[in-house]
Amino acid sequence: MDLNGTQIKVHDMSLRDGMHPKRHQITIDQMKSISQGLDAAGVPLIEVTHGDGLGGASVNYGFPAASDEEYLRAVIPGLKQAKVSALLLPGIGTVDHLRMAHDCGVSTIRVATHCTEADVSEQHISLGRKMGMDTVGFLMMAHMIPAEQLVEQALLMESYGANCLYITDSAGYMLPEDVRSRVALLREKAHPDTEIGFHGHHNLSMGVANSIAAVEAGARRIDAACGGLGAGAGNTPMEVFVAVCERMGIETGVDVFKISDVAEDLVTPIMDFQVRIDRNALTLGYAGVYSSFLLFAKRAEEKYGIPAREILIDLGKRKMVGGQEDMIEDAALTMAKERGLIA
Ligand SMILES: C[C@H](O)CC(=O)C(=O)O
Ligand SMILES: [Mn+2]
Repeated sequence: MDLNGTQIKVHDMSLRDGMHPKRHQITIDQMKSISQGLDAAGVPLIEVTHGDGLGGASVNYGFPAASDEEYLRAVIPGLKQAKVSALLLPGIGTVDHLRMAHDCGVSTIRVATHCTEADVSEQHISLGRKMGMDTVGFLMMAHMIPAEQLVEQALLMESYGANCLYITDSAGYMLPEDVRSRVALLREKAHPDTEIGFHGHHNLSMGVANSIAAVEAGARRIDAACGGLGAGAGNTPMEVFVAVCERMGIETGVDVFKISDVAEDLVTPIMDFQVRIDRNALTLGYAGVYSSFLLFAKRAEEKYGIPAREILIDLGKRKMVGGQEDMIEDAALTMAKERGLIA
């Protein structure tokens, strides 16, 4: 397909999805320097919050190095052209968080639900729209339901006021055809003015290919993370995606060398471990497991002696989804008892 001249908006995830592998400990100074690097490289939209969105600071999800408000107030004034988005999962983030983010200068709010639960997003989507924000409905774990059902859910979000609808491959499970069929059907059924977006994870090394498939099928907003810093094996690596787009004539407005320098000089050095497709991250993609579960499974491995890979397979079989983080330890404990590792 000839995509020469197609304009898309790339959206950086390293400072939000990248909070997962950082256990939400990215410092204010790191947020400032990385966001300013992304801004100078031409990235138009940058997400900043706790990894689990506004209000994520908790025993269940982990306490961050600074509050959402502190991050947002530190980052936004330092940007010349880039805008800032915030993620919000209803049930974790409240309307007060949304108002706070708006007050800090956040211009895009992304209201995220599990792919079958769009109906819980009405209050936050309608408020975002009422406040004049770019308002996105973000359907997570989108591989778990067929395209027709996913589109029904997305259209609910559109009916609440979302001007952009996201198909989110939280598990990095999808293959290009899975992405193409879902995006194409959504593009056909959504209002022509509604934008379509895609958020990928690189657990099967499909982040770039899947994002290109999404663009071919009509998506015009693509999430990617500089240096690939994101949950699991990371998100679609921004610098690679931008380079591929340039080769294909897809216009992102991002400078390939500048974004590669941000990845190399600012993002990679802050990683606590190399974010890559190791056996555990591969299992996420292979078994269709929520990428944010990776560190929880690794911690449970240390505590109970059950390999993280086996815990992840078990979570996949039980079809566990975001919000059930507290069940991971429970699953590991049960496996350890069954294997006689503990009484
Ligand atoms: C809260 C999750 O990290 C949202 C996300 O990025 C995904 O589902 O993928
Ligand atoms: Mn993600």
